[in-house]
Amino acid sequence: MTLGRLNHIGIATPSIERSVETYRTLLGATAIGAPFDLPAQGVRVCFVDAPNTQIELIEPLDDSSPIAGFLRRNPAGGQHHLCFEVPDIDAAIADLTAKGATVLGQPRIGAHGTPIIFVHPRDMGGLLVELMEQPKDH
Ligand SMILES: CC[C@@H](C(=O)O)C(=O)SCCNC(=O)CCNC(=O)[C@H](O)C(C)(C)COP(=O)(O)OP(=O)(O)OC[C@H]1O[C@@H](n2cnc3c(N)ncnc32)[C@H](O)[C@@H]1OP(=O)(O)O
Ligand SMILES: [Co+2]
Repeated sequence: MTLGRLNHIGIATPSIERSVETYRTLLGATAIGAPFDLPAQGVRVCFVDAPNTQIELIEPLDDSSPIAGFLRRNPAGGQHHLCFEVPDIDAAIADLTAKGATVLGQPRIGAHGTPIIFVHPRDMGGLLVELMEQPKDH
């Protein structure tokens, strides 16, 4: 597989509304999307645009959400994952699996409408990595 561009940095938060206010007032963020739910992923999401990438604020929808587990360990929230684009998600899965990495679950449709997968943090020095298939118009 070939590593593509950094699409977003996932930030877990107990409150998207409070985080948005912090990005707006402390860091001067102006391009802030409307929050939306992704029930299949168990999360509520809001994108804050930076000039070269996006910040993905993620709040759990319920206690079974992966973000709920993260917040139990880190109640104030914090950096949760990095997301890189890849040209072909199935090719990336095959390549990672052949190299002995653990791909978590099956591909799902992510917040940008294309398939995503996650690589277990133990394969990446403690970093949770999301790979998303790059949109066809990239
Ligand atoms: C918004 C939609 C989508 C998008 O389009 O962008 C998203 O980004 S969704 C984001 C949320 N979804 C996910 O994170 C799905 C993938 N995650 C998982 O499958 C699990 O969260 C996990 C990574 C396997 C962790 O499982 P969990 O049961 O929550 O935790 P454990 O207690 O079993 O922890 C195991 C191990 O992993 C460490 N860990 C957990 N989360 C992270 C993290 N975000 N970054 C780094 N390390 C993490 C945890 O500390 C444990 O380590 P050890 O104690 O050393 O075993
Ligand atoms: Co993400």
